[in-house]
Amino acid sequence: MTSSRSGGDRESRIRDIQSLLASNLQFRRFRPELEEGFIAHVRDRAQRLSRDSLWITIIMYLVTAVLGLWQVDRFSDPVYRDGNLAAMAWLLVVEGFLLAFVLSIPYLPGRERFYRLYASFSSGGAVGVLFYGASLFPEPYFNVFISYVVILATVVTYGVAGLVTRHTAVACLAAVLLAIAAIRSQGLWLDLGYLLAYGGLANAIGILLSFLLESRDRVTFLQSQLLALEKDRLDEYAAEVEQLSRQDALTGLANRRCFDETVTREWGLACRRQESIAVIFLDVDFFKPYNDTYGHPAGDAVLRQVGRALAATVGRPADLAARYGGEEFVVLLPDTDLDGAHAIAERMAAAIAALAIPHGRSAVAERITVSMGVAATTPTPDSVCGELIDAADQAVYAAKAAGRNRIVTAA
Ligand SMILES: Nc1nc2c(ncn2[C@@H]2O[C@H](COP(=O)(O)OP(=O)(O)OP(=O)(O)O)[C@@H](O)[C@H]2O)c(=O)[nH]1
Repeated sequence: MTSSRSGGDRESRIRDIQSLLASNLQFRRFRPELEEGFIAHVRDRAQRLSRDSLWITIIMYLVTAVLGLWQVDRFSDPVYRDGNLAAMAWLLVVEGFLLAFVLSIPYLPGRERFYRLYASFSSGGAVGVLFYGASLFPEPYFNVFISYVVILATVVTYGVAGLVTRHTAVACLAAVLLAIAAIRSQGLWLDLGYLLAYGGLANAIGILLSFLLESRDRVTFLQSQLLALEKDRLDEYAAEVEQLSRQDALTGLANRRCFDETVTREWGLACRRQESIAVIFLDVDFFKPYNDTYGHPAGDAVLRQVGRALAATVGRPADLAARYGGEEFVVLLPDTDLDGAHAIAERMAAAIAALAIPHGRSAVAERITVSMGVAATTPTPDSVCGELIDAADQAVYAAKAAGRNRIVTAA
């Protein structure tokens, strides 16, 4: 029940994804459940990137810091040198702090819940602070230089923030506006047109690139989801085929193949533990005349009823009732001695008698009866399970020869 429901759910998800892929609208938002999965996928990739590039990012930051300070020191007009150095130092410290925050996101507690907030704060913060920094230098040359860095950093931020485009855009544009407000409120170097132009350009390029990447990512994400769902479907089919290959189609009991595998395994276990193992063979009496009289479908129904009765009689998890072929059944009873197996055989005979299936052509009763052969042994390393099965089989022949409708125990 559960499996068919989840199977139905999976099939509808497969259809949904296939139609999304065919519709060529992958860059649109998915429906909520899929969108959640996509956002998690983007986040996981960014966090892997952040983890994998931890040391290289720290080294690059330190190299940039040293080069930046050296450049300001070397190329500053002496009049502005101290102010320029102070601005650069401020910028490096604040950006360094934000970078440390970004790199620590994968290790922060509760990051699942607050990831979007963390990532928006650090992405927007990095862009906004740099933007603000581009007005901080007393010497305009450095402000212009930093504004080029802002364009570069903004574009990179759109690529690595680990957010979908719309979230990065909100964070970065809000940060730029806040930075402009801060610049204006402090009366710093400001050409509003220039700031808006390069801030706008940086974000426009970032949004475009991020949008193109996101469209491709959405397709890749859908394909990976489809693959996972199809693999799940194949696994389920394989499990069903495996189950069917071990089941008798008519009675639903284990089939001969399953019995052969199980008896070999249980024989080995019984040998190791030095426990007795028992087998009951069971053959429906006068079944050919039954078929001839009542027809094959009625004969099939009898086999199904007998199978159900046998399955209901054996109780332990390791017991196995199987259809051996035709109108023959076999029951495997691990950790059972001859007396115990005989008692179970009697219960089976009683259960089949209780079915009270009329059989007008039986020479021994007016209902369906069975002949049973019971054998049990404690295996030794040089014995084989075929001997036990043969013994039970011979006992069935003996039961038939002795008049049917009885249980014979192997000597
Ligand atoms: N309806 C039905 N009959 C089957 C099936 N498999 C085997 N049989 C029939 O079972 C009958 C077995 O006949 P026999 O081996 O002579 O055994 P019997 O008539 O029960 O005679 P005894 O075992 O000596 O009592 C044959 O007629 C088979 O066709 C099955 O799946 N369905």
